[in-house]
Amino acid sequence: MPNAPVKVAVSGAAGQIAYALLFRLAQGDVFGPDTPIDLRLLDLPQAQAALQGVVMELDDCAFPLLTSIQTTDDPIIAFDDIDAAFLVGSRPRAKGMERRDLLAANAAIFKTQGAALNAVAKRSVKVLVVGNPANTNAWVAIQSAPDLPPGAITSMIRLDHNRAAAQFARRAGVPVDAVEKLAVWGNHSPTMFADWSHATVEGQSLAGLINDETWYRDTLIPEVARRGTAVLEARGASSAASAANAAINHMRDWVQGSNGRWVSMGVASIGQYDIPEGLVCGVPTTCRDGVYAPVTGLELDAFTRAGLAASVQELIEERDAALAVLADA
Ligand SMILES: NC(=O)c1ccc[n+]([C@@H]2O[C@H](COP(=O)([O-])OP(=O)(O)OC[C@H]3O[C@@H](n4cnc5c(N)ncnc54)[C@H](O)[C@@H]3O)[C@@H](O)[C@H]2O)c1
Ligand SMILES: O=C(O)C[C@H](O)C(=O)O
Repeated sequence: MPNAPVKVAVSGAAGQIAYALLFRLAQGDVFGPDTPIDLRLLDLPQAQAALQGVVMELDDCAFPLLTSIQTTDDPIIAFDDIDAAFLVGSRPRAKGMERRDLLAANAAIFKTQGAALNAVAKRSVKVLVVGNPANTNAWVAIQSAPDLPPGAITSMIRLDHNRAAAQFARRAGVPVDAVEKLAVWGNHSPTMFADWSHATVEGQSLAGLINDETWYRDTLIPEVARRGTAVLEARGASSAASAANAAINHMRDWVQGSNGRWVSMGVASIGQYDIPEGLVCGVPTTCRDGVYAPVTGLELDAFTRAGLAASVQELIEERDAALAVLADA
């Protein structure tokens, strides 16, 4: 007998990431081939016409697992009794907009959506925030959802993790799956820190295998950190298919388990590694039985500690700016 359908909300559902995400979701790439899906598609009123086109295309795929599709511009309707949410929709940076303006616009969105999750989502809901600034948006949503269990709301740093894994594997001349215990720390921004210090290939040190510290520090770290900008410049639009793929990887591993592999997730800090408690920060985790657990007790070398501290400082500043906006509201 098939499983009961999962109810899954996607915000920003008429946007370009969602266009790469929804079809894979409906195909079973997150919840598996035996779990039907009820989709809730949330977007702004002015995007509802375009959203109907996406619904037509989903219908036209005749996905056996897709049992229903509901479209709405109301988060309370979208999040009612949901099992999972991909919060992709956010306010993009407009010309002349300061970072603070962007934070303010998004803090308002994620305050509303966090409160709606708090009011109507299942208590076991798993939420992934993709919309930028993803870590701080997730932090705002958590503040507005005090009745959800700690750990219900996470942010995406998996794209940076996948970017780093691909570059490391290519440099080492090994399949990407062979790279294990890779960690991406910090903010999903150019301050994020790709850490190879614990990474292995078939039990051997990845750093030892590549044996080029200068390449790691001067090429790998900045290239991964600036990859989003490079894609934006080349495509004329920000990464979409790779972002959707990372969102699917994040949620699939959270739901189905990571089989002992480390996967980087933006999660509310439990105070380890000098990351202030509650700050939503990229850390290595493992996932099992529907629960993620940050990897604890790692020895961080001075270079990694400094990289992480710089990204944490940026996150503290973003959090404080969002806090000021919420206090003014
Ligand atoms: N965390 C990551 O790794 C990562 C990677 C790539 C992109 N992003 C971010 O993801 C976001 C979406 O990117 P995209 O390329 O799909 O953008 P897009 O502009 O194509 O789509 C965004 C959609 O969100 C909708 N939207 C805006 N405000 C909303 C709200 N309050 N409620 C519901 N829907 C709303 C818009 O109408 C639009 O349809 C951006 O913030 C982008 O910077 C994050
Ligand atoms: O949308 C962006 O600013 C870039 C995006 O977050 C990315 O990492 O590709």
